[in-house]
Amino acid sequence: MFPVMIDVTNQKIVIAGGGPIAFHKVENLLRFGICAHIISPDFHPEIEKLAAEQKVILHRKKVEWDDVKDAFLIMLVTDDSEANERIAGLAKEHGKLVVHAEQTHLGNAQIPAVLIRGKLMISVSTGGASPTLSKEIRDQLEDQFDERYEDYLDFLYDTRQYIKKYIDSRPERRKWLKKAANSLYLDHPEERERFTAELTSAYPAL
Ligand SMILES: C[C@@]1(CC(=O)O)C2=NC(=C\c3[nH]c(c(CCC(=O)O)c3CC(=O)O)Cc3[nH]c(c(CC(=O)O)c3CCC(=O)O)/C=C3\N/C(=C\2)[C@@H](CCC(=O)O)[C@]3(C)CC(=O)O)/[C@H]1CCC(=O)O
Ligand SMILES: NC(=O)c1ccc[n+]([C@@H]2O[C@H](COP(=O)([O-])OP(=O)(O)OC[C@H]3O[C@@H](n4cnc5c(N)ncnc54)[C@H](O)[C@@H]3O)[C@@H](O)[C@H]2O)c1
Repeated sequence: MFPVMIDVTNQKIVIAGGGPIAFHKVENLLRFGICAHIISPDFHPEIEKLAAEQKVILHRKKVEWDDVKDAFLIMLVTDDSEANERIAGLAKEHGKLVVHAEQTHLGNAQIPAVLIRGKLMISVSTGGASPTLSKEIRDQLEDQFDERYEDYLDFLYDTRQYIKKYIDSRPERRKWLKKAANSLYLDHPEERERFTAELTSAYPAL
């Protein structure tokens, strides 16, 4: 498994199956603003509610290859192992990302437990050994990487954009980028202004 962050803006994401696990997957996708298509003969009541709020798109039928062939990512969470296996095989053949929630080796992707603090994202995976442990480790990290990281990451992001725009010399860039990542600016937000003043006086905006 190779971890990678993927921009899924305007990409079609399909979930096959409409049970409690599908609902869990949908809730996770919604955290990222993703409106998924769900294909299933029936749906968990909470999924029906989300559909009424136009947060998911429902297709009341058994999954077929035609329903998923234009998807970017497919999550197979039906209780029909034959359908899960068949669609997973075709999806891999066609170079798609596919999560087989029960027999992971039949898919090529897995969903990690995630902690989000603004631009900071920490993903934990055990490669299917124990999703419970992934969740526990994520929960433990919540205290260490608390809400302060949200503003801190915004500061680092803005600083980085400025440095890339106004400093040409690579060693100088590195010097300032390393300086910005000092935990002083996490613990003492008031120091960020001093840093920015120093940076903009050394390298004024053109
Ligand atoms: C991380 C998380 C992300 C998410 O799904 O959003 C996620 N599972 C979560 C929770 C969770 N899932 C299960 C329990 C019950 C206790 C337990 O089994 O430990 C709990 C705990 C709970 O709910 O408290 C049951 C379970 N999970 C899988 C199977 C099938 C199997 O193993 O055969 C079974 C049924 C086993 C059985 O009963 O037979 C399979 C997968 N689950 C994965 C991800 C992938 C591996 C990731 C990894 O290893 O790190 C993988 C392989 C495929 C996939 O779905 O991508 C999410 C927590 C996120 C959060 O809370 O934020
Ligand atoms: N990854 C995880 O976190 C995790 C956790 C628990 C279970 N699972 C696995 O996920 C699967 C789903 O779990 P669940 O509890 O939601 O099951 P469930 O039995 O409650 O729901 C299955 C859903 O799939 C639908 N379905 C059945 N055949 C279908 C087909 N051919 N096409 C489309 N939809 C079809 C059913 O109508 C139902 O809505 C199971 O295989 C289970 O082993 C995964």
